[in-house]
Amino acid sequence: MVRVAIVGASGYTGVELLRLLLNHPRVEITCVTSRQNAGTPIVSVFPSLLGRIDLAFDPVDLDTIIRKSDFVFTALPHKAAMLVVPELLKAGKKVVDLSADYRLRDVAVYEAWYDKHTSPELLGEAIYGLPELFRENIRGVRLVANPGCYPTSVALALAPLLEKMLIDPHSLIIDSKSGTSGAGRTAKLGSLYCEVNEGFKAYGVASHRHTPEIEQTLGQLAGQPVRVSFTPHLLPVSRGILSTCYATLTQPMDTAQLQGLFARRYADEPFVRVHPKGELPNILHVRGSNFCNLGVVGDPRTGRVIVVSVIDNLLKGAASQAVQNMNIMLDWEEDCGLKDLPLYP
Ligand SMILES: NC(=O)C1=CN([C@@H]2O[C@H](COP(=O)(O)OP(=O)(O)OC[C@H]3O[C@@H](n4cnc5c(N)ncnc54)[C@H](OP(=O)(O)O)[C@@H]3O)[C@@H](O)[C@H]2O)C=CC1
Ligand SMILES: CC(=O)N[C@@H](CCC(=O)OP(=O)(O)O)C(=O)O
Repeated sequence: MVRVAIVGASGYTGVELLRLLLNHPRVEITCVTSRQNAGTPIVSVFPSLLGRIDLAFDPVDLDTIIRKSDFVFTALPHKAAMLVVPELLKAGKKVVDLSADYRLRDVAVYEAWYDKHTSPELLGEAIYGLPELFRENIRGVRLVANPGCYPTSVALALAPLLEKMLIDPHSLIIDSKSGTSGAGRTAKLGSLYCEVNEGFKAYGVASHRHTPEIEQTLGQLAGQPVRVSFTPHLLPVSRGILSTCYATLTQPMDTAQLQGLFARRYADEPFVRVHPKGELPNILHVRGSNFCNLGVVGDPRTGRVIVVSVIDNLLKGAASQAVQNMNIMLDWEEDCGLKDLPLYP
């Protein structure tokens, strides 16, 4: 059994990692951290895990994490993750970092959208962990940057088209909607029930920090710089992301041809499902799972293609994708511990 630590285990992605890893046959959870809950039994904070785990939270103490674990998931906010990841690597640990700290390759881009980076030397080494696009790069490495939730939904939606340059890379408009758990478990005014329930709003218009991450991946697929218009929205549901992506086709293609292209591209992917022609995804159909569902439509009137993509932001957008990455890093079956179907309704 590989001994696993979850650093930042009292958050929403942390508790999802706990749930998934408790059912993973090849790992043992040996260390979980929280500053505010240090010393408290995990089940007191998360009664959903009653009877399944006896550990108490440790403080975020590097010596303890290093002593107790071989493999570490860092589920900390950006800027906090980069304070622990370099030391974990120096101690010989393998790390999947769920934050944004190691996703961008260019330190200048990170510092323009985030803040000063304290370990830029690791940006060239970290592998962007989107298995369906970069699987071979992930095998055996020691540091994987787990992709952001919005960027995961968008990259999987547009990859089949950009890989074959079937769309104009300057024409991309992305309209995404996320459930409130995307904002994390830390109390914030904007996440209060009365602020979110019955409401629906755009935020971060033309300024969201996932824009450069989306552009980095799409640019890599297109082989040229890509600029996107990306608008996230906040949905009054706990979890789920639906991204609607619009692009101008470089050659006429109808819905049947587009659906065939997507179905072939993802035919061997266990976690990407392409809807038949005429059907479109719903966040309800991926809730609680590692799936991404895609639906594609050609619009001959405008010459555009519209791709609709859904994921669970806490799972394929974070925790289960992180487990998928661990499985690939350690050369295990990719779906180990990830076989659960979505919850419905
Ligand atoms: N929520 C989502 O849908 C997604 C989240 N992510 C990313 O994953 C990471 C975790 O997100 P999420 O679980 O939602 O966040 P939460 O706010 O729910 O949890 C954050 C965790 O980190 C701990 N923490 C907070 N600040 C610090 C700090 N300065 N030093 C050490 N520990 C700290 C918190 O516990 P305590 O304060 O007790 O220490 C808590 O355990 C973030 O980087 C987030 O952006 C990525 C994709 C999707
Ligand atoms: C609804 C909501 O607030 N979503 C978050 C994004 C989710 C996330 O955690 O993204 P990172 O992994 O890049 O930090 C936001 O817009 O900032």
